This record gives sequence, C-alpha cells and structure tokens, in this order.
Amino acid sequence: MKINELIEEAKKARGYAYVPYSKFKVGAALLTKDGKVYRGCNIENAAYSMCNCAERTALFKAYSEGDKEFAALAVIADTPRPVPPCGACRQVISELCPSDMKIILANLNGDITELTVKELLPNAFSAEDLHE
Ligand SMILES: O=c1ccn([C@H]2C[C@H](O)[C@@H](CO)O2)c(=O)[nH]1
Ligand SMILES: [Zn+2]
Repeated sequence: MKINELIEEAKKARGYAYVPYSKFKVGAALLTKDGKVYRGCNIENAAYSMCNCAERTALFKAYSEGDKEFAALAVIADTPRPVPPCGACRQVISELCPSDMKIILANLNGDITELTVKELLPNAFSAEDLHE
C-alpha cells in the first residue's frame, strides 16, 4: 500500500472522531505486515482525562484482534504542520511497534513528515529498563 493511500485511510477515520470538547478531529491508519489496515479516531469524554487519541485507538483495535505485526502508521489532523502525536501515544507506539517502523504524519494541506518510531521517541523507557 502506498503512503498516500494510508493517509486517505487515516482521513476517513478522522471523519468518525468524537470530539465535542476539543472539536479537534484526528484520524490514524495502522498498516499490518500482511496488508490489513486498522483505522482509529480520537474519542473524547466529559471526564477529559478519559479521552483516547486516534493513534492508540488504531493500535488497540489491532492488538485486540490478535494483529501485532505492523508496517506503518499514518496520522492526520487539521494542523499547520503535520500533526505531532502526544507523549502518551509516542510511548505506546514505541512499546507496540518496531523501532524502525515508518510513522507518517500529515495535515489537510498535504504536508507530510515521515520518521521512524525511534525518531518519534528517542531514548524511550522500555521493558529493557525494568529489573536488572
Ligand atoms: O496526535 C494526536 C494529538 C491529539 N489527539 C487528540 C486528543 C484530544 O481528543 C484532541 C485534542 O488534544 O486531539 C489525537 O488523537 N492525536
Ligand atoms: Zn496521543
């Protein structure tokens, strides 16, 4: 699947964002190694801390269906620069995705930034830091 196709999938997911509080719609599309796409949108809550980002929605959907091998993640929002994932999502992405996996950040103007998981969260805390 081409990068622009994955961005289109993320854009479709963005249409389902439930954002009555921020009005800030985000969409994500997670490509598995065998070519399947899991879409995600952000889902907010009146108890603000329960808001779930688009990126984590897509990852948790895939994981809960037994899909764990990922090739790329695209994220899109209506931002001046390609949307930067929040710190919580960077941590979850770095736990569940390969460190050299491609992350594609986009906005509605067609600006695109491509980077890897380890570039998105350098020096991440990980399982290797637990125990001795
Ligand atoms: O990369 C991002 C950044 C923000 N949000 C969501 C969280 C919240 O619902 C809204 C405003 O922060 O956007 C995402 O889904 N992904
Ligand atoms: Zn996030």
